[in-house]
Amino acid sequence: MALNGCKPNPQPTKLCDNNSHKISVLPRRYAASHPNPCANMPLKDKKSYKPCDLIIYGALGDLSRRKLFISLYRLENANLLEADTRILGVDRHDNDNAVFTAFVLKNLQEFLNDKIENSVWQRFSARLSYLKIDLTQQDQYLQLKAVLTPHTRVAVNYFAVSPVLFKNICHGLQHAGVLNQESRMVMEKPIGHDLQSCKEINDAVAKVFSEAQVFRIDHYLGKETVLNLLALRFANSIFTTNWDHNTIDHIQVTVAEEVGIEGRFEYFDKTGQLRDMLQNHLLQILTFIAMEPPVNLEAKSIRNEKIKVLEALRPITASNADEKTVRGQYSAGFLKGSAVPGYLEEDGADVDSSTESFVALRVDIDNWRWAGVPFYLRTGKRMTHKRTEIVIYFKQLPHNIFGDSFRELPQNKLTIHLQPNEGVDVQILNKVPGIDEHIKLQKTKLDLSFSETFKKSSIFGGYEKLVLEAMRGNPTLFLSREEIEQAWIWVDSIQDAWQHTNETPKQYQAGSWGPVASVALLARDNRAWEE
Ligand SMILES: NC(=O)C1=CN([C@@H]2O[C@H](COP(=O)(O)OP(=O)(O)OC[C@H]3O[C@@H](n4cnc5c(N)ncnc54)[C@H](OP(=O)(O)O)[C@@H]3O)[C@@H](O)[C@H]2O)C=CC1
Ligand SMILES: O=C1O[C@H](COP(=O)(O)O)[C@@H](O)[C@H](O)[C@H]1O
Repeated sequence: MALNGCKPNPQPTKLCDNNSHKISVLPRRYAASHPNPCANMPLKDKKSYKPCDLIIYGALGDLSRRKLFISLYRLENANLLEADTRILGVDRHDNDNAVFTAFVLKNLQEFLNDKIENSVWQRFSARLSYLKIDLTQQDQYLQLKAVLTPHTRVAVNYFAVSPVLFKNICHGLQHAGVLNQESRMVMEKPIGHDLQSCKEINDAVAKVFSEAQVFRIDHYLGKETVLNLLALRFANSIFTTNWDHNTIDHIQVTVAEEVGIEGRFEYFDKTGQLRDMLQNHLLQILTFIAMEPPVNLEAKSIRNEKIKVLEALRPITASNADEKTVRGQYSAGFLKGSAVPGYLEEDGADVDSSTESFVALRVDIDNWRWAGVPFYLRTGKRMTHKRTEIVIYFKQLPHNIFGDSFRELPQNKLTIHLQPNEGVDVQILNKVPGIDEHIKLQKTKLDLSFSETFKKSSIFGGYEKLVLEAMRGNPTLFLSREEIEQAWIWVDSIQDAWQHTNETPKQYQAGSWGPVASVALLARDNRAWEE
């Protein structure tokens, strides 16, 4: 079977950096409209370039529909897909290429916020094709033999299905003989539901793919502002020298979602917000804030520093879970003026469910840099509005010489807005201009909005960056096995503590900032959430 509309292995264009394993800073565009960046490369490097086949298993599923195809189209629109890249959708439903292509278009129309450009769509749709495989049936993978040619094209196998199928896919691909050392696999989070199941999945995958071939994705690591943490922290002496317990009082990370369960009750109810969001996205953000400077931007250096942070997380156990954690579940409420159902009224809901849709934690990191600096993390569904941000609160000054103007000098705050309205701002106190007898102070903001500063009409989401890096073979922004397992060790302890103390979730109204208990979590330490 030939892939729809794709010429077999046309003129190689580039991919100079297949193995450099560094975060790519410059966008590289394909040669159709730009000079070939490899034009002056030694012949041996040109020879090492191979075009890529991206194979998406679960191509009709939610992740593919809402995230993957949108991201791939946006890469196409930005001329960031190689001219010879092909995209093969695999799922278990009857479709031909035309029906699948129409399905992708319909999803773009529904989920892409921008206009679909005809010329871009023509280029993009020419890359698409579809194959029906029941992923539990080994022999059906043999169909891939007619499509994939591992010796001339690199296969990037994206597992956009439930982890229960990962083992099947690995065996199926092996059985079909379509893998070689250059093949890659991209694995979605959460990997398992605890340390044990995560190890089982990793072990099964390791029988077929070496660790270097495995790309464990966490789409938050592709988000512009998360990556900007590296720049902010390690390219600016003003922050580098003020980033520890001497100057920082505490740190808040909020990942508030407006969405509810979105038809994913069966998955979500078995998972909960702690495993769905905190075990991966929030802990990854935390490691980027807390890690020591890596030696360089190589995958190994960054991963090593992140693991050290995860190892230093103080365990939360049954003895302290009560004062350090809050679980919540939303009840019916209002969002943007419309009534929305409670968690237990969602489609397919189990009315007795005690799964949490909100979690807030006080996290302590037992190392030299962060001694005595709490990190407060919270994430929830159906909250007031979508807001993901990091707020770094600097310490109060030891003495106030402006008593008349400000009884208590407010803390300086550095806010990193991850989404929406990506940017960074710093709250500082300024003198109000004037010749009054007394100096008047006012809170002001040094405000850097990415869209205004960099004149970008739209900023890529996490998936664009990461799918591209997976196709380029750069593992820097993907997670190592050790990192994920370490994160599970810490999260399992919280889950065990909740089970042990029979901790039931506190109710919060949809459209609010979470249960009142989460306010108390900070109030206990004389602090308050950034609202
Ligand atoms: N959805 C999201 O926003 C996110 C999802 N993820 C992860 O991505 C992965 C996929 O999630 P999601 O897209 O939500 O899941 P879905 O269930 O929506 O999609 C999975 C797709 O795989 C198909 N499928 C299931 N069994 C087989 C089979 N035996 N053979 C062939 N195809 C099969 C399903 O078909 P059918 O419909 O017939 O079952 C469906 O089209 C999961 O690991 C999830 O944790 C990670 C981050 C976000
Ligand atoms: O991984 C997941 O992330 C989404 C939130 O992603 P965002 O980029 O929109 O912030 C979340 O809704 C979903 O439950 C979870 O599986």
